[in-house]
Amino acid sequence: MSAILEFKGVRASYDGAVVLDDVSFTIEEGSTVGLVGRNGAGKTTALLSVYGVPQVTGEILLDGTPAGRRRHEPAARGVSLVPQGKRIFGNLTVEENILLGRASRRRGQWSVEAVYELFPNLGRGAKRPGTALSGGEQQMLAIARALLAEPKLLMLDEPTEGLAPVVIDELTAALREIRSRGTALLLVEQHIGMIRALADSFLALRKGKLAGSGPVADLASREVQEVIAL
Ligand SMILES: Nc1ncnc2c1ncn2[C@@H]1O[C@H](COP(=O)(O)OP(=O)(O)OP(=O)(O)O)[C@@H](O)[C@H]1O
Repeated sequence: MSAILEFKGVRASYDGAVVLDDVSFTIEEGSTVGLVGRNGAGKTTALLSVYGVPQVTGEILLDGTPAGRRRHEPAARGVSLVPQGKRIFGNLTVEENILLGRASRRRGQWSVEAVYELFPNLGRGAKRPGTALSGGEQQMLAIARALLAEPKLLMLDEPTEGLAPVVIDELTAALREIRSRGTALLLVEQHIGMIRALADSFLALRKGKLAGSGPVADLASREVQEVIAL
């Protein structure tokens, strides 16, 4: 296996305030990793560090070479992000929102038809405005858009936020399908059930430091529970 994403001694700060400190981890091709931690632990910042949004020192490698500082570069190199809050464009249709993902297109398996197969509701609502969809459908739209860039690694920030349990189940099944097609997932989630259902391993952040990692079965240990308890 080879590493798609590697953090080596990463420190991230906003205007001098350090939010991540000496964080190192590796995401291997085809793996699913849950990133957990309390509110404010630095999970979103870890994802945004790949894009150089906070000030970053240390090394971030994509496929073994430095990530660089251009915002479009991760997508062009096989890493896509489904951001918290989804960022759907209400003045564009569902299909136009999806097609935005093609901007950084690499060769691969995800066509508009393929994402409609995965998310049939999006196909049925293709001509509706993006914001006419339910919260769950908007999350699916954000994932569909990210898939069009053909990621080797899909990073998702709190995809279950605000969704009903039945919709979370649907989303979990879709992510399982995406994973089974060889895409690695880095999943930031407060909903530990989803991480247990999908991830091979976890990383736990506490106050900006990596406080634990291991196979997903260890999420139940008391030590880890203390790190991630809300
Ligand atoms: N743009 C920013 N400018 C300054 N500080 C920020 C910025 N974004 C986040 N922070 C701070 O960085 C810290 C980590 O935030 P981050 O959003 O990465 O945490 P998180 O683990 O994702 O939490 P949550 O679950 O609440 O989203 C917090 O103290 C937050 O206030």
